[in-house]
This record gives sequence, structure tokens and C-alpha cells, in this order.
Amino acid sequence: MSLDHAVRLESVSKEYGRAVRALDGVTAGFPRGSFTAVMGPSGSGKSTLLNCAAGLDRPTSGRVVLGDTDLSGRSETELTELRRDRIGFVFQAYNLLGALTVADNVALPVRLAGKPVDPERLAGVLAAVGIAEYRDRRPSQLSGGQQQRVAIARALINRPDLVCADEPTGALDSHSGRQVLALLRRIVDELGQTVLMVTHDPVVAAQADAVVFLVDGRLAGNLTRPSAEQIAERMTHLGDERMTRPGDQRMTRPGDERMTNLGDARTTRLGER
Ligand SMILES: Nc1ncnc2c1ncn2[C@@H]1O[C@H](COP(=O)(O)OP(=O)(O)OP(=O)(O)O)[C@@H](O)[C@H]1O
Repeated sequence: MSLDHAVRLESVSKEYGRAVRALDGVTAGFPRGSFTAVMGPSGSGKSTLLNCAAGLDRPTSGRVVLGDTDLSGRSETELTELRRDRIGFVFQAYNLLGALTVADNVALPVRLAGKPVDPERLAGVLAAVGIAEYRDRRPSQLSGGQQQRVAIARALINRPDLVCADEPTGALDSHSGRQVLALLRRIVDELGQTVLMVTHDPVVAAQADAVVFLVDGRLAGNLTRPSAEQIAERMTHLGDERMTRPGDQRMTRPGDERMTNLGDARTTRLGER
């Protein structure tokens, strides 16, 4: 079965100078409407994977395909436009503009594209993330969790192909973090968005449909709909993955599935609901 991927990485490697290979031959596809968490030890290449998938970093070799658009060989201007129009970003630091209102922050990607802001679309997105009543406030007048909702609304305004979230709950207390996670889950389930999220936290990753593990820039397996306990267990054994052969992305533990099964896993999940 050929899957409809929001984004696909094909043999992607990323080197910094000669010494650092942040990604090493990563091949992975992320089906539309799926929620995937990327985990691994510090320095394993998680943010690099996310940044390559989002066209923020260029692979040294291999290619990234967003929908049916190959990002290889695109100019900086083209990549900037692709990111603005087709990718939503949510970072640990909310990256909102303090001088703008909530509504203007959310509308910014539309204005930057030189397009008129559709008031209904704007109101709909603000309502969908639960911040309609704060639309005229400045970010500094909101809690961390509310600011992250604004960032999620801004990420959604252009109906992106892919939402990239790097430690989206990293700066939040556990209650706000849970709410933001539930919101990410909801934008996948109800709006059909595709979310790719980097996290260190097994409880956070357990919200995803699939968890992809990285070690030393290589895929070290994935788990489908795991519990936080299964993820934590796996994380403690990740160092063992260094023993696997380069290029061997087969899973070695019970319950694991190959990358190509991520889409099937999601179908199962939704089918169960
Ligand atoms: N701009 C850069 N220049 C040089 N090396 C870099 C650069 N960005 C990342 N690296 C290196 O690439 C490797 C992967 O980094 P990356 O940030 O992707 O890891 P990570 O898994 O997200 O780490 P963390 O969990 O600590 O955020 C690391 O060894 C890092 O030091």
C-alpha cells in the first residue's frame, strides 16, 4: 500500500563540518493525519531531524519531500515561502511578538504572505485552541499555557501540511503541559493535521500515535501507541542500539514495527475509537 505522507525523509544525512554527523541515513515517512514523537538521548539528532523535515536545515545528502514537493535544490526564498505557507512551528519558547495582540500574532503568517486575513478563519482557529476571549491581549498578559495555544493557533492558520513541535511542553507546568498536549492530539484527530514532535518526556511522547527513536543520528526503532512506561523502558535500553548495524532499521524488540508500518498503526488507532 502506498501511504500518503505529509513529509518523507529519504536517506537523509546531515553533517556539521567533518566531525559531526547529526543525522546518518535516516529514511522515514510521516503519514498525513498522524502524530509522531521523536525521542533519543541528548545530541542524537532529534532537532536536526525536525529541522530537516521542516526545511529549516538542508540535508548534506538524501532528500526531504513535503507532500509531493521535493525540497532539494530549492532556493532560500523558496524554502522560506514553503515554511511560511505549508509548515507550522511550535517551539518550547513560544516565539510570539510582544508588540502584537494575540489575534495579530496568529494572523502573522497570512500577512507575511501578503494575503488578506479571513476574519472567519482567524476566529475559528482562535476558538479551536480556546483563546478567543484573549484575542486583543498581548502575549505578556497570558499564562505560559495560553501563550503556547497562541503559538499553536499561529501554526494552524495556514492549514499547514505539517506541524513541527520542538519540546512544546518543555517550559510549562504539568497541568498546562497536559492541556497543550491534549490540544495537539485534538488537532490531529479533529482537524486531520500531521504533527511531528520532539520531546524528552515519555509521558508526553505517549500521546503520539508512534514514537521514533534516534541514536547517534540513526533510527533506532519505533513503537506504536506505546505507554509512557514502555517508552521509558525503551529509552533506558537505547544505548544498546549502538550495537545494531548501520542502515539496519529493523526493530529488535517485541511490539516494535518497521517505519513503513506507521500509517497502518494510525489506521488501527483510529479504527479503535
Ligand atoms: N549548527 C550546528 N553546528 C555544529 N554541530 C551541530 C549544530 N547543530 C547541531 N549540532 C550537533 O549535531 C548533533 C545533533 O544535534 P541535535 O540538536 O539535533 O540533537 P538533539 O537530539 O535534538 O539534542 P538535545 O536533546 O540535546 O536537544 C549534536 O552532536 C550537536 O552538537
